[in-house]
Amino acid sequence: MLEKLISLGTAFKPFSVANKVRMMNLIALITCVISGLYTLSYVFVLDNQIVASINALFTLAYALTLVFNHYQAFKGSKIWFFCVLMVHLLVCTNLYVTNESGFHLYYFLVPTGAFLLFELQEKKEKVLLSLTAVILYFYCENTINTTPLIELSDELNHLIYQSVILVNMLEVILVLTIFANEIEANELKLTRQATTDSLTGIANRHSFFEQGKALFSSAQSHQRPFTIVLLDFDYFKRINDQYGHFVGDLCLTEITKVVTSQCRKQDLFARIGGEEFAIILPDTTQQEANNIAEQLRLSIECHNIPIVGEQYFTCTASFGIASKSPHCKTMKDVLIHADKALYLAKELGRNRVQLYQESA
Ligand SMILES: Nc1nc2c(ncn2[C@@H]2O[C@H](COP(=O)(O)OP(=O)(O)OP(=O)(O)O)[C@@H](O)[C@H]2O)c(=O)[nH]1
Repeated sequence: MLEKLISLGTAFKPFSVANKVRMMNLIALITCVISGLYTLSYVFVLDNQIVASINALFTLAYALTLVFNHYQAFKGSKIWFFCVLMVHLLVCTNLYVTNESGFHLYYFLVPTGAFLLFELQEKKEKVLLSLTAVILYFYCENTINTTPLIELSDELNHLIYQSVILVNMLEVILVLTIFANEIEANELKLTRQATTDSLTGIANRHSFFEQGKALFSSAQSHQRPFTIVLLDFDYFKRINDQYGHFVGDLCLTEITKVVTSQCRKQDLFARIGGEEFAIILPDTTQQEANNIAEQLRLSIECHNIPIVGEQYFTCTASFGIASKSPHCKTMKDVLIHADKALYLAKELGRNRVQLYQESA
C-alpha cells in the first residue's frame, strides 16, 4: 500500500524523473502524517475544534499532491504542495498561535525541497517559491498575532519550537540521504549502461577498449602473456534471412551464455561489433588460447538454439587468435593481428580456429 502510494505517477517515466515523483509523493505523505498528528493534538490535547477542522483541511490539501501526481501533473503537484505548505505556515503563526511557536521555521524547507524536486530548467518556479518562502518567513517573524485561536503557555510554545527545529532537521537529513542514495544508484545505472552491451549484457566495445588497454599495460609491465581471441559468427546474414532478425538476436544471446559460462573470472568477454565478439585472456599463451577457443568452437557448434516449439538450429563461428609479441606496442596491435587470423579462418572455410603467425 505504502509502496503503491509512493509510486503514484511514476510509470513510464525516465529513471531520474520517476525518482523525483517518488520523492514528492514521500514528502507529501510525511507532511500528511505530521499535519494529521497536529490535527489530533488540536482535537484531543488542546480541545480546539475550529483549529482542528482548519488543520484537517490542510492535511487533505497535502494529500491532493498525490492526486496531481497520479494524473501526471508533476509540476502542478510540486507548486501545489509548496503553496499549501506556505499558506499553512502563515495560518499557523498568524491565526492558530503566535510566531513564538516557531512554526514559521518550516519555511526553510521550501528552498531545500524546491531545489531538489524541481527540474534544472524549472528555475523560475524554484526561485519564485524560495523568494516567497523567505518573504513569508520574515513577515511571520516580525508580525505579532495578538488574537490567536489557541493561547499557548510559554512552556508549550517552547516545546513546539523545539519540535519544529527537530522535524526540520530530520526532514532535511531524510531528504538529503534519500537523494544521495538515488544519485549513487543513478550513477551506477548510467555507468552500467555505458559499459554494457544492451542485447547480450556483456561488456560493450567502449568497455572492451578501456579495460583491454589496462590489461595490456599490466601484462607489459609484468612481462606476462596477453592473448586476444576474436569470434565471428559464420554466415550470420543467412541466419537472419532464414529465421528473421529476432532469432538472429536470440542466437547472439544464446551463444554469449555458452561462451560466458566457459570464461574464467579474469577474462574479458565483449561484443565489439554486430556479430563479432572478443575475449581477452590475460596470463594465457597463444597455445593455451588455441585450446580454449577450440573448446568454445565445439560448444557453439553443438549448442541447440530454439526457434519455435520443438524446432532448433545450430550455428558456427570462426576464431582468430593473437598474442602480445615484441612487435606489439599497444593492445590495438594485438587486435589487428587477431583480426588477420580471423580473416584467414574465414578464408580457409570457417568454423575453425586460426592462430596469428608473424609471417601471415
Ligand atoms: N539479428 C542481428 N543481426 C545482426 C546484428 N548485428 C549485425 N547483424 C547482422 O549480421 C550480419 C553480418 O553479415 P556479414 O558481415 O555479411 O557476415 P556473415 O553473414 O556472418 O558472413 P561471414 O562473416 O563472412 O561468415 C548482417 O546481416 C547484419 O545485419 C544484431 O545485433 N542482431
